[in-house]
Order: sequence, then C-alpha cells, then structure tokens
Amino acid sequence: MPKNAKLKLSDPSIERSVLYVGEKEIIAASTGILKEEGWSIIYAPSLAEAPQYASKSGALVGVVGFSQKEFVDHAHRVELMLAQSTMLKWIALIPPNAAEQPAFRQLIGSAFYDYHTLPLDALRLSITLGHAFGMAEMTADTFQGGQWDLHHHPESQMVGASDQMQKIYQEIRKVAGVEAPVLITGESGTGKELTAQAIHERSTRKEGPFIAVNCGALPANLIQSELFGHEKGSFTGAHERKIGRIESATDGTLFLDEIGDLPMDLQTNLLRFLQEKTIHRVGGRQDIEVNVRVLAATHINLEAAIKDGRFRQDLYYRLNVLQIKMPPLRDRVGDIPLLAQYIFTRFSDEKAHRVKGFSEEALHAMNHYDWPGNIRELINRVRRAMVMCEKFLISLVDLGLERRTNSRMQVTLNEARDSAEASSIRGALAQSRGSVSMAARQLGISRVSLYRLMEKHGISKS
Ligand SMILES: Nc1ncnc2c1ncn2[C@@H]1O[C@H](COP(=O)(O)OP(=O)(O)OP(=O)(O)O)[C@@H](O)[C@H]1O
Repeated sequence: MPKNAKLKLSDPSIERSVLYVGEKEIIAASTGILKEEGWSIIYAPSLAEAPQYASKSGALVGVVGFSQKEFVDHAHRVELMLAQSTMLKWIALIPPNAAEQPAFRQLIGSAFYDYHTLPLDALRLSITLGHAFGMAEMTADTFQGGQWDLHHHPESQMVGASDQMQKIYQEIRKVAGVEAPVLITGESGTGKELTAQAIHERSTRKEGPFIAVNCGALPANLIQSELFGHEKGSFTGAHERKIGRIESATDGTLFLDEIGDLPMDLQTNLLRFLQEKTIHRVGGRQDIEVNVRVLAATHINLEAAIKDGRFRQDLYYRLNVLQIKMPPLRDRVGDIPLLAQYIFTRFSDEKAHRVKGFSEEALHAMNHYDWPGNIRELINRVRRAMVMCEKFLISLVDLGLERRTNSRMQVTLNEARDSAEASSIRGALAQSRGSVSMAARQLGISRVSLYRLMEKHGISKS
C-alpha cells in the first residue's frame, strides 16, 4: 500500500463521517472525544430514514445505539434498515444484558461489523470505527452512489479487481495480439473458458466464430468425426457430409477444453493439424486448409500425464507456446465479495423481493471458505441462497457454509476486536520504530489512548 494511502486512513486531521441511528443520549457523553479523534457524527432522525441519510452523507461507517426499550424490540426493522444500506460497516452499541436474548444475539452476530457493550468507552469505539472505516474504504471504490461498479472489463464479463486478476487481464491483452496457441491452466471453475472467450474477443478474429469443444465430453467413437468432420457415406450412419468443429472455427478461434482427456490417436491428428494447418475429413481424400487459432485448457497436470504416457510431449510443446495460469478463488484476495455481489445482481430475477444482500457474517464466511469448486461453486451457492433466504440478508446457513465456519465465527466475534487492536498497535509501533507519538498519529488516536491500549494488551514500545 502506498505510504500516503495509509496516512489518509488514519490521519486524525482528516474528518471522517459516522452515521448514528438511535437515542442521542447513548453517545452524548462521548461525542467530544469522538470529535477529537477526528469523527464527525451525522444523526439520522429515525430508522426508516437512515438508509437515505446513509447514501446522502457518504459515510462509510454507521453506529446503531440500542436502548433497552426501543430497538431491542424492533430487531426486524433494524435488519431491514441495515439491508438497505449495505455499503456501510455497522457497529452496534448494546445494553449490558441484551446479548443474552438469542434473536438479538443473532442479529448482532450476523449483520454487524462489531459491537460494544454500554456504557460506552469512546476511545475504544474510535478504534473500532477506524478498523471498520479502513475495511469500508477497501471496498468503497467498487461502489458508485451506492451501486456496485461491477468491474466489467472489455474482456468479456470478467469480474475481479485483485492483483491476480489484474495480471490475468494484462496477459489476456498481450496474448490476444498474437496468433500462437495458448494453454490455459487452473483448477476447475476458475474461469478458463471465460478467459479463452476474452482472448478471442480482443483478437483480430473477434468477428469470426468462437468454437468451444469439451474433449472430455465427446464419445470416443464420434470424436474424430466431431473434430475433423466426415464425408457422406464414410461410415455407417454418415448420411450427409459433416463439417467438423475445427473447420467450423475457420477465421475464428477453437477452444479445446479438457485437452488432457483427448485420446492418444486424436492427439496425433491434432498435432498434425497444428503443424500443417490442414485437416482431413473422415473418409475424405483431400487436405483442407483451415485458418484457426487454437486455445486449449486443462485442469490436470499435463507434465505428469506426459510422464505417465497419457499425453504426447510434442503436442504439449505445440499447445503450450503461451500459458495463462488461472488463480484459484481462495487466493484472489478481495474478489469474493465483488463476485458475490455481481452474481446477486446477475440472478436477481430469481430471488424473492425482500432479499437485499449479504449479512456481514455471510461475507466473512465466504472470505474464509476454501472454494474447492471456485467461481462455479460460488455461483451455485449464491443462487441457491438467494432462493432459500427467508430474511432480508443472506446468512451463512443459506449459503450452506455454517458447518464449516460456525465455531470459528463464535470465537471470532468474541476475540476479533482485541486481537485486531493488538496487532494494529504492534504494527504501528514497529513501523514508527517505537515512537509512540508517530504510532498514535498513524493509528488515528491520541498518545494517551495509545498508552492506555498498550497497557491493556501488555505491549511495550520496542
Ligand atoms: N472472473 C469471472 N467473473 C465472473 N464470472 C466468472 C469469472 N470467471 C468465471 N466465471 C463464471 O464461472 C463459471 C465457471 O467458469 P468457466 O467455465 O470459465 O471455468 P473453467 O475453469 O473453464 O471450468 P472447467 O475447468 O470446469 O471447465 C462460469 O459460469 C463463468 O461465467
């Protein structure tokens, strides 16, 4: 991260807005300190008006003050309000015994970034606000006036803003400009076919056809004629001349998916085609010249297949002139919420009207899940959740991720704040080489607060 970006996040001289919903008395005594720490409070007059205030004010963080009598009984309305302003990170201020009520606990756990128990410690709230603000800023670029900017790239509909995907976009642009074959590798569901389409769409062949062939799905007895075509009467059942898939990709791009599944004899024919740029229909007498660019994809390790004698080495060299390696979804830091929101929008016709977005808990669970099926699995889970969800916000149960993440979530809710606080302080002190004033500035808090927090966490200067 550039140095000045970090300073921008934590510089207390820059005022940051917080939207507050709830009885003013709850935070009245803390407003002085919050102001000193650089927070400007915007008061929403009511729950119903909060979403409107949220989008008008441009605030990235919000606080809901729960008084014993009022909001605790109106969890449903609070949930609706949160659902209508999902671009904010929300923090709850809750009365001491409120967390004992299961419904209330569930609301706090699923829809809020964090919570503080009353009476309020303004300095601690300022730190939590700082973390929430930082997190919100990370994704704020993807919102425009409350709408997601879906990062639609000219290369087809590829969504993703991570460094890994920026690299892929660059590679796509580069390989699109040449004619050599490209081998696209990566786990299943990572977007290999989409990448092949993107290469085609950016190439000079974009007006020509894009023909995709799944080599693993073709029946062994038909594969030769499917790929190369056949002449009438060349075998029993060949009543008509058939143009094969390679030939039908003339002046365009042929995408051979699951190339590792191609039988050995077909590998030989394909190699001949790649070398000579001609094909021979089954039962045909002449060589037909075809102008086709070949892209291939595999989710298996072709080098291992070569060692096992299942794949021809010479064909591998021919196909692997250029290579693009698709990253697994779990490594694409920051892309999961973006993709989830994209899928939500793309399939919004299938959902019930009340479903407005994802709960914090669901986003957290998605970020921490391994996604063995990658984007295809994400699409399936989100679509299913959109149909199953009976509330305003999709939960981790709707996504079918509760068993995998629930126990971790409970620990996280109770411990995350402390450990995040401690690690931010350690990081700031290390960066400022033990200077408390500098570290405090960087963290966006006063020196006094920093000393207090260092004592609380048992952190020394060096
Ligand atoms: N970057 C992306 N943005 C949006 N959708 C994507 C992205 N990458 C993949 N998808 C979607 O995910 C699904 C799987 O992608 P695709 O079929 O390209 O993966 P694949 O790697 O070719 O899978 P397989 O190895 O199983 O053939 C498709 O519905 C595709 O549209």
